[in-house]
Amino acid sequence: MPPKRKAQAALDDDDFDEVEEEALSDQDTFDKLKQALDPVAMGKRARANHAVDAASFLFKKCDQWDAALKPDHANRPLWVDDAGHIILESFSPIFDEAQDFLINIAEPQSRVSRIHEYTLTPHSLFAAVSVGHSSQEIIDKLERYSKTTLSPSVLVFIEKSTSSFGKAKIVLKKNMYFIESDDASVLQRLLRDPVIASCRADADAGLIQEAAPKLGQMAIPGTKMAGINQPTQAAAPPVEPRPSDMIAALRVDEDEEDVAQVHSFRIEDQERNQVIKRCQDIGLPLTEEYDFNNDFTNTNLDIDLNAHTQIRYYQEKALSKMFSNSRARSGIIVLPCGAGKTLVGITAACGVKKSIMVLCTSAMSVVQWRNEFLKWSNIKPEDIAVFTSESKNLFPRGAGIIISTYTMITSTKNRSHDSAQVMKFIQDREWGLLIADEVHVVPAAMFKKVTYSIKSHAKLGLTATLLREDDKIEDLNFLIGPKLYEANWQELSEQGHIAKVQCAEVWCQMTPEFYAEWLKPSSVQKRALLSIMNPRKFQACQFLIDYHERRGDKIIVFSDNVYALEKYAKKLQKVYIYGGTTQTERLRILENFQHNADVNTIFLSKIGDTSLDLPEATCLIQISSHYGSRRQEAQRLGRILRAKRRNDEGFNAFFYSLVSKDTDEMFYSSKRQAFLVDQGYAFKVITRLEGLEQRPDLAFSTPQDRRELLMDVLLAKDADADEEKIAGDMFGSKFASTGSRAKRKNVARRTAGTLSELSGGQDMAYIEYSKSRNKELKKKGMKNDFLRKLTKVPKK
Ligand SMILES: Nc1ncnc2c1ncn2[C@@H]1O[C@H](COP(=O)(O)OP(=O)(O)OP(=O)(O)O)[C@@H](O)[C@H]1O
Repeated sequence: MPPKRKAQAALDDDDFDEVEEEALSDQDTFDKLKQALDPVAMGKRARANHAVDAASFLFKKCDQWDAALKPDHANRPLWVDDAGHIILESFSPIFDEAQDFLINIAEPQSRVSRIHEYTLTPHSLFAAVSVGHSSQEIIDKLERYSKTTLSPSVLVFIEKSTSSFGKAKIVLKKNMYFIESDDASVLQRLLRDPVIASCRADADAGLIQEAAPKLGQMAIPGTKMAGINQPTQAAAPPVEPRPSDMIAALRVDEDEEDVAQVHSFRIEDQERNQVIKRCQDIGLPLTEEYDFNNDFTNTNLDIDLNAHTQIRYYQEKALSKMFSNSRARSGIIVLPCGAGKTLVGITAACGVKKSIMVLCTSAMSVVQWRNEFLKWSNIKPEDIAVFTSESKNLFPRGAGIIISTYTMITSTKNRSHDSAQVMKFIQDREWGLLIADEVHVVPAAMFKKVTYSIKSHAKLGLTATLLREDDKIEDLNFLIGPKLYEANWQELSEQGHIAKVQCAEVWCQMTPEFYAEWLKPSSVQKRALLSIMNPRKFQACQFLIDYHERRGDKIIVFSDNVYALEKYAKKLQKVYIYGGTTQTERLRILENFQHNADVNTIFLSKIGDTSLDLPEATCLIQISSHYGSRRQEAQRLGRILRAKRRNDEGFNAFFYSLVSKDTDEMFYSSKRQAFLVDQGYAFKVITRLEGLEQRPDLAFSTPQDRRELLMDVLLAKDADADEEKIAGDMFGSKFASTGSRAKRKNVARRTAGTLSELSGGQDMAYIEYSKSRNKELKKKGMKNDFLRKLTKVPKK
């Protein structure tokens, strides 16, 4: 049976309305499949159908496709079900090549130690085609790696998702947006759509027809990148000198008759996002690629990476996704905190070599980005302008870099004269590349304004996590572009690029008097306060601080709740910082934490979740956290991923969450861990801290002390349990990291353990491995070869 017929047969199940096989058009099939493969909708349908338990719906679709195992299935690493969910065995000998392939074509869902999960989505398949995979290649490779024959519905889904890709694109010409295609009928089809037609700027005109720009051959080099587990990419072919303009003009005359034609229509600037979204919705997604080598209109920017700058293999891999085919394609690169997103952005800027706009979330990050540009590239300081409330300069030459914040670009109220001048300068020109830092935190509405004000040929979004508790993350697909690359956190930590972290949840029994109060009907706030102030939790915190200080760790204790923060810190005689601490005091405390051997623990409210660069910190203890925020959990972990000591022999960073047993904290804690669990972190549960009871100086050790504490808590106002409200930047640029990027779903995995197991001895083997890996990487000497590849002019 041909795939389409088979797929239609496969559609005939209770997830769908009855479908008349013959009457179903390709578009119908695609729409149905798209709808059917949507995991959220599948979950809803299954629940509506009274699935046996909360997880049954996950397996339901698999039953529909009972393909037999291939005889050599043991040698193949993938299970692909008929809903496009893929399971990869990480213990397979060909895991590395299968992973590299899957990263290109599917969305990583979860990468725990032995089993990785991916999902095929239209976005991931569009991205796959855009980096050079044909639909046949995707199908052939999936089939090769799969233990069973691929299901017809998966084949149709891949074919349909990829076949419409690349038929039309959005281009920027003379500061105006055009939808362009070499096939006029594609544009006519788009214009028949009322939404797209209403966005047209030249409604009365016909299609514009002109000679296609004479481009280099579309030599898509595929997706094999130089990397640690792969052979280094073959040397780039010798760069051909570009013909002089005169010769080019002569050639155009000679070839006049064969000149390929492109057709286009103009759209209103402010409708750009709507058109892109609509085209995606109707299955004709627009590509946005910038052929920077052949842009002779915009002035070149004099920028290159410094000779000493060596980008890491995963930074190169990420950039290769953006720059295959000698063009810059818009999209998002996801790397963990501390993995070097800034250098990825800078390398992209060096590749494009046109005017660059960088947008950050805070003025501190602006300063940091500027410093990093100066550190890693040869850009002249005067070519980097900064646009913040304190500084409004412009670059003097035809091309340059402006670094600003989202707020500066989007706020419209009471602009000063200087600010209005800079905005006009920004709006009146074309930008080669827009780098959007921490893109997951930017509200969609704000980003829409950004794309209206800044006309850029390509956009690069950088983030540590595409996680939002609302579902707004989908918007980034049309506002910026598809996700081009997402790094594997565990792989980077095994290679020493980010710290290896041991995570633990410490279960603290409530004391009888606190639990008796907790059980009484009282406000949510009071209960929350009772859980946080549980004396046994306090003792666990005291014990862990002491344990880690003696090991030579520097510790950050996090508490969202300021009441608890003050109580804990004062009782333990430690310094603390919260929203109300003055800037001078904050800097003094942080300086001491970094350089004073007597200050090894600081308490931080949630102002320390983000934008804080303290590479000395090696241990985090969370005593109170904001409900189930997976993003906050990832952000907090990010504070120790950059630990300076990460490559020391036997080094481990530690992340503890103290949880009061049998309270709401247990539920929220496992929810918070879901994202990190998906990244392969295992949370050990510690139910008993060895040696705690024997400590003579334990706080709240007498019933009298505990009763007094309870009285304090009962007398506290409900407002004391509220979360801290914070506005604006927190720290001076000295301590600001560029990042607060954070991210996704599931239920946490827990294993039982003891504190001594966590102390790092069993990880010696890993550290040895990590060291040799780093040496290997150094030897490889990837010194800017990548940039040379990017800037090479394609053969004519
Ligand atoms: N290729 C590299 N070679 C040497 N150092 C690097 C490289 N890439 C990044 N770094 C360093 O790693 C550190 C972290 O980089 P960066 O601040 O860009 O991380 P990030 O991904 O933005 O993290 P966060 O999300 O926490 O801000 C910086 O000190 C940076 O200089």
